[in-house]
Amino acid sequence: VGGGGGRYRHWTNFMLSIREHCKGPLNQEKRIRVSQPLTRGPSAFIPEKEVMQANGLNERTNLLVEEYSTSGRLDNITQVMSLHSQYLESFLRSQFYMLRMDGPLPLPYRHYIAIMAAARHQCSYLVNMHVDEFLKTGGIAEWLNGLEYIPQRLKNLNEINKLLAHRPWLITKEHIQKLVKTGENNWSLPELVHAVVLLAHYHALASFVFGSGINPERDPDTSNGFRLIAVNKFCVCDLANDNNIENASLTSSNFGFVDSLSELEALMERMKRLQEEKEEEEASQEEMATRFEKEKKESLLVVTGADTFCSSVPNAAFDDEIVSTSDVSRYVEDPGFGYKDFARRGEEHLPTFRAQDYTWENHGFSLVNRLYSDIGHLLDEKFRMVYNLTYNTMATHEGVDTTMLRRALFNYVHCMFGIRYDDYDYGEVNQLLERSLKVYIKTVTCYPERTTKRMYDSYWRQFKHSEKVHVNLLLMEARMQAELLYALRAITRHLT
Ligand SMILES: CC(C)C[C@H](N)C(=O)O
Repeated sequence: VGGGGGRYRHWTNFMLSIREHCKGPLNQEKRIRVSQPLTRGPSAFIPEKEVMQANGLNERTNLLVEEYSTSGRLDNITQVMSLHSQYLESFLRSQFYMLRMDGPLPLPYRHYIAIMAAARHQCSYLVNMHVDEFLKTGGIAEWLNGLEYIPQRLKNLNEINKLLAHRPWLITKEHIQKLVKTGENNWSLPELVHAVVLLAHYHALASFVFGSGINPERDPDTSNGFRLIAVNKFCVCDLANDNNIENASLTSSNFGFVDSLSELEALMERMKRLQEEKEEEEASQEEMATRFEKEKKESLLVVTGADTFCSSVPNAAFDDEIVSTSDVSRYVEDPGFGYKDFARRGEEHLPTFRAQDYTWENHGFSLVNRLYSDIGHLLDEKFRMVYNLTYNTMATHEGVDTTMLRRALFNYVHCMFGIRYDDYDYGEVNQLLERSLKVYIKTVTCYPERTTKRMYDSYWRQFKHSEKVHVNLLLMEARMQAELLYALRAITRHLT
């Protein structure tokens, strides 16, 4: 069992598990729908033909793959990303640089670090991919047995990997000091920066993989004995599309029960109004600060998959297939550590990071570039690319200035990590991002492994798939930048 083909082999058991789990009737029609799920093609969320149409026209993508792909093939991530080929180029170029070009770390190390990062989100897709690359670049096979088998030096990255992935605001200069000053197992600063860039890149990419429903590769090379089973952790309820599990936060929006068309019109109307208001009067500094704090606090309360989507169950449904195969947990230390569940406990405070005190442009960029030359330029180019990417469309409407909406998406991610831009009015986030979109954003960014097709489908129902992929690009890059900002700030503090 391995690729997508094996996924539904134990069909009867699978259906039984669903039945048991959902405790609801499964009629024939549903059965057919599930047995032909949208799982062929590169994404389980996007019809194959939508991705293929873009690819077919896209010779550029093939050239890019030839030049920058490490595996030498057009993998599913690349296919889905090729819906935005301009961006794809920046992405592949920086990824190629951190994996293949001259740099502080040996090649197999780079892939092992990618594995450790992806494993934090149980992203078997990325883990599998880098297990292959690790071996191909001369990595020691024994390390693939898990974290106990790797050198202490690499093990020392566990802590920063965990914090970066889930609570980057906790990273201090002491963490950095510990890594660079542990005698024989120490990390040089350039090595550490290389590792941090890789970690942040793969955490963020895991968000993209789950957020876009990336499928396992069709013809996985199963020749090495280390391939893990590639089952994305979709909730079986969700796959079955069984509506007996209702989720209030996804079915109602800020606008009440309106059809998706008027949802779109309402959103555009809001954008227009906000634009006009902006020209009229500006909110005071205090008011702006209050709006940020309010949004930050509320983002902590946004309920994600864990509470409404029985996220712990999907594994059980695939138990049959999982027996006798290994899983990604061998690459994870302290698996219980996640994005702070503020909603439940609330005792820990998410501190505010004032972006103007440590910006990517003025601080992060130059530090990273100094310690690991040129990566700063590549990342900078990618951040700019995604931040400015627009087709001036909103679903079927053309010639629309979507700057506000794209800013709101990007800044909301930073807001969830406590990062505040003092010249940005977070009232816009509140106005423009409806509840189901916030649920999606929080899940994809903080708990990507809990993303379901239902969450993906439930927001912006009028929008094109390519636009939802565009959203994922924004979320991914915002997350990566947030992680880098915290890590680089700690490194700067260590240096001064
Ligand atoms: C994410 C989307 C709202 C982006 C929009 N389609 C644009 O071209 O700007």
